[in-house]
Amino acid sequence: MINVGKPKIVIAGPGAGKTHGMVDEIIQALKHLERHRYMVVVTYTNSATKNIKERLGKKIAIPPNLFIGTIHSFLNRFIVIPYSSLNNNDINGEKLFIQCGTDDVLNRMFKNTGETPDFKAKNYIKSRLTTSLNKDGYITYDQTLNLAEKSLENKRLKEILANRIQYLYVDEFQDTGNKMFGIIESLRKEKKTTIYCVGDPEQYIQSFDSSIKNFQNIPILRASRMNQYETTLNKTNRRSVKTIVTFLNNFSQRICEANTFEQYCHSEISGVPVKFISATQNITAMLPEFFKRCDSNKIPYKERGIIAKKKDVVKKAVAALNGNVLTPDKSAKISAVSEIKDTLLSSLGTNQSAFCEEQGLTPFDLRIMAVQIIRAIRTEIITNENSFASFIKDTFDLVIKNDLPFKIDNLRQIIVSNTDTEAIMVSNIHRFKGLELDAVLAVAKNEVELNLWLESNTETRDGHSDRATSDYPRLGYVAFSRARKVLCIACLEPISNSTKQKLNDLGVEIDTPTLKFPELL
Ligand SMILES: Nc1ncnc2c1ncn2[C@@H]1O[C@H](COP(=O)(O)OP(=O)(O)OP(=O)(O)O)[C@@H](O)[C@H]1O
Repeated sequence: MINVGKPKIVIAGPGAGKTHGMVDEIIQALKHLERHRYMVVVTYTNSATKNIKERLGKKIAIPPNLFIGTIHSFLNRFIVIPYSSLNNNDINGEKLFIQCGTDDVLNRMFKNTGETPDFKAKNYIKSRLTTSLNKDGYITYDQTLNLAEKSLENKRLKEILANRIQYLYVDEFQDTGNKMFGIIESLRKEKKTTIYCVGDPEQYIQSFDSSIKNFQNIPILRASRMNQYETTLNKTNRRSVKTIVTFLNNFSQRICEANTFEQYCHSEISGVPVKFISATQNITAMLPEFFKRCDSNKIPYKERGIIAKKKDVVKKAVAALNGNVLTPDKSAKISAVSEIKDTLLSSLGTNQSAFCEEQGLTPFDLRIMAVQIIRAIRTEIITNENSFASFIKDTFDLVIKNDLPFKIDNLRQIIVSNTDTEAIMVSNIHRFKGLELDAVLAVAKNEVELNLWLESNTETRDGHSDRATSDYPRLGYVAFSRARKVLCIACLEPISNSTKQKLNDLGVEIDTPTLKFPELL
């Protein structure tokens, strides 16, 4: 049997070329990919999937046995759909994925009753609800990992999976949780899959859960301490200009084998200083200063972006730009029809084969229905769940079962495209991971959030374990490190002198507001 060697882990800071290097590795390995086996490339977001497909697509024709997708789509396709019902009578043979978590279904159940069950009761109901949804073939988003993990308790299935997957590449490995790491470990132990993972612990932006209570236990750090993995460290930043790399190095003081994670800047360009925009009233007030800096650095609109953690800040940015925005995965249109089709079927409480048989339709008819729904969302005939229901009734004479919630907004994100030349990118930090732009404006919602972003002491960063905000110190780092040439930071709340001092200490330039009547904005 061929010895696949130890799995490789490349640990490197932002812009080091981890994804770039992984794409090169993939291209080399494709020459050896056997026709009956798969190469799997796992990413963490749809935007990262799109990014890798684009990078690869520029260099090669993507073969049919190269799968590139999010962790959920990988697990669904390779484990949950084919195998999860085999040794588990609780799972229906025919499965339908729905775009929500079990909690969403639960909240919907209690929304109208006014009841608020306690934690214990809620967990009990949740487990019964999960069982009954699974029995009907509905797999909620949060069930994928559990079902995949359970399936792989079966030794034979582990062998089948390892035989099927010749290569496994994992991008953003720092965000791999314990369950996915368990699956990678299963494949490693079978010794039939070549495994290659890249990541940056400093960009770990999942909140700690009950299985990961402390930063040192995140799988990327555990794996890098294991002899069974071959770990390499890369310390170059090929993305950003000197001022930005110097700023980022304030947050890269982690010690690793008598070394820090501080980066060398590959670029010869020194760049303009990182700037704090003092306007706090709203995002509209921040834009002139940001755009001025972009204009003087000749940065085109499509290379400008506003990034924030909080949903409401992202919404404010969209409003400030009159909706004239780009989103990281807007061109993930390829899957829009199937996403809408799945939503339609789950809202009707059925699956494709039963629906087609009942209605005397073909799967192609179903696709046409999905396209009609897409048009209605685009033209804003469908704007919420109610107008979705009326549209389905009026157009197809079908009645939706309203017990499974879904978000029209999510569907709209997938299908709406914007081609305006002055549109700029607006995104939350999670969706922008792994991507880059010439100019970034990172907006904190308040001073507390800003201070967590600016925390430079590694121990304090790691020790910040408040459940809701444990990832905040690293979120700032992810946002800041997306910028190639211009980085601006702002906060929607006035900041105190001590925060100003902190910005000063980090080498950030603070502007004096240039607007005469900012309150009129
Ligand atoms: N060997 C290389 N030659 C030329 N350009 C490179 C090379 N490696 C990386 N780059 C460029 O540097 C930039 C950063 O690379 P990449 O996105 O792969 O970094 P990364 O380590 O994955 O970053 P992050 O962790 O922030 O997502 C990209 O624009 C990429 O094209």
